[in-house]
Amino acid sequence: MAGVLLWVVCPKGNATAMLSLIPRSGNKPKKRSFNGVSAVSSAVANPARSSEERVYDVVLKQAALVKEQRGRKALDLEKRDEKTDGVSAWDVLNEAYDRCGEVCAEYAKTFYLGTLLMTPERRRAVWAIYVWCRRTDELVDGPNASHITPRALDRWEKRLDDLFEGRPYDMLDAALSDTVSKYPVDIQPFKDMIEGMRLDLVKSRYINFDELYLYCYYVAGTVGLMSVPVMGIAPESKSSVESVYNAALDLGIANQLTNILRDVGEDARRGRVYLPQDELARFGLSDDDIFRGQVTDRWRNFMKDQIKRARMFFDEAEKGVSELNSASRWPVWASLLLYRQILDAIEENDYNNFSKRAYVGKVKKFASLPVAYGRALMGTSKLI
Ligand SMILES: CC(C)=CCC/C(C)=C/CC/C(C)=C/CC/C(C)=C/[C@@H]1[C@@H](COP(=O)(O)OP(=O)(O)O)[C@]1(C)CC/C=C(\C)CC/C=C(\C)CCC=C(C)C
Ligand SMILES: [Mn+2]
Repeated sequence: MAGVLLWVVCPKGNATAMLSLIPRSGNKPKKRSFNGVSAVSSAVANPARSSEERVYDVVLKQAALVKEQRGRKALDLEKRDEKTDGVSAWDVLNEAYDRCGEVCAEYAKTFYLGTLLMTPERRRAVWAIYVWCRRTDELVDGPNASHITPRALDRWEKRLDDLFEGRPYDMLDAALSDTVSKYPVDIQPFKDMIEGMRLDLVKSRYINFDELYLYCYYVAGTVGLMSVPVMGIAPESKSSVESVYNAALDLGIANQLTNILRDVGEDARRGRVYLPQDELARFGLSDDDIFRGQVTDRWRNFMKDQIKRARMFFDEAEKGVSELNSASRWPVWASLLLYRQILDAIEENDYNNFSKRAYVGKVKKFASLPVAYGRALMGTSKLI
């Protein structure tokens, strides 16, 4: 019966159909300059479109969806509150969202606290997205990761298609199914995250930043694109929707680059090097140096460069946070400030990310929360 109820509570998705109506755009992302050359290095070497340009197409599509949705009314759940065996669809859905909240509170306490400032509707929608992302990551990083095959990811993607069409497979999917029916959330970033997990199964080296950028978009930039339609853009914002999405994308990229820099040693022990091979070579380094795990001056200089680039993405992201709905800003500021401090911690560890985990202590963490709150109170800037 639960299965039937889950089906009933989630109406047909509409975002996918809308996507095909949006023309492809040739718009180019802003050119980032990093040490005098484009931050996406192979864009220079390779006359074909860079990863950044390809990802920007997704940004434009997501922004177009938001524009379509503006002015449309949210679905009226009350109208679907018909009882079956004394249990209403409303009850089941509430329980599903509560479960998402519990998972979120368990795995990401600070972020969970931040979401409590959001409106109840938005908060539970963000939880549903969080839970889907966490489950997707667990497929390749969780206890059963060694059994995960590309076919298992194909099945996970089929489940995603189904939930977007209002046919959730389980309770947690039902919450997301409801969320995507209410907010202009497109399926593409979700599919792209699965693509990132597929990549992780077969790829353990990145020849240049262009390749790494695409990976970071898949596993983390996508989170920004999924979240903005739910968090909402401030009605008083004068910025273009595209620029806000771009900032959200940048926050995901910045977070993932930081993750990568923090986890160099841990990843190396799994045979993985998520650092651009051409940049390592430019600093006279190779995989062997990483497996050896010695902090040398070459390594320090290389790391300084990598940290500089990650900070550049955080700086770009910052410009967009104030354009979000005021109630959504605090958790975003909090996560931005906390994550960025991991880069400071790597520096404090004298760039030893082989055997020392960069960690932001509780005191610093808590000190960031009022700072985040203060920034969240500030009004919108003008991001074009
Ligand atoms: C305009 C503007 C700036 C808007 C804000 C947009 C926004 C909310 C961006 C969120 C960016 C964000 C938190 C990205 C997540 C990056 C991340 C850490 C990805 C991890 C991937 C895989 O990493 P890896 O396996 O190498 O590392 P682990 O050892 O496993 O950590 C992920 C684990 C992918 C899965 C992601 C999540 C579980 C997080 C999902 C989070 C949300 C849906 C909520 C985002 C909202 C806020 C407020 C942070
Ligand atoms: Mn992971």
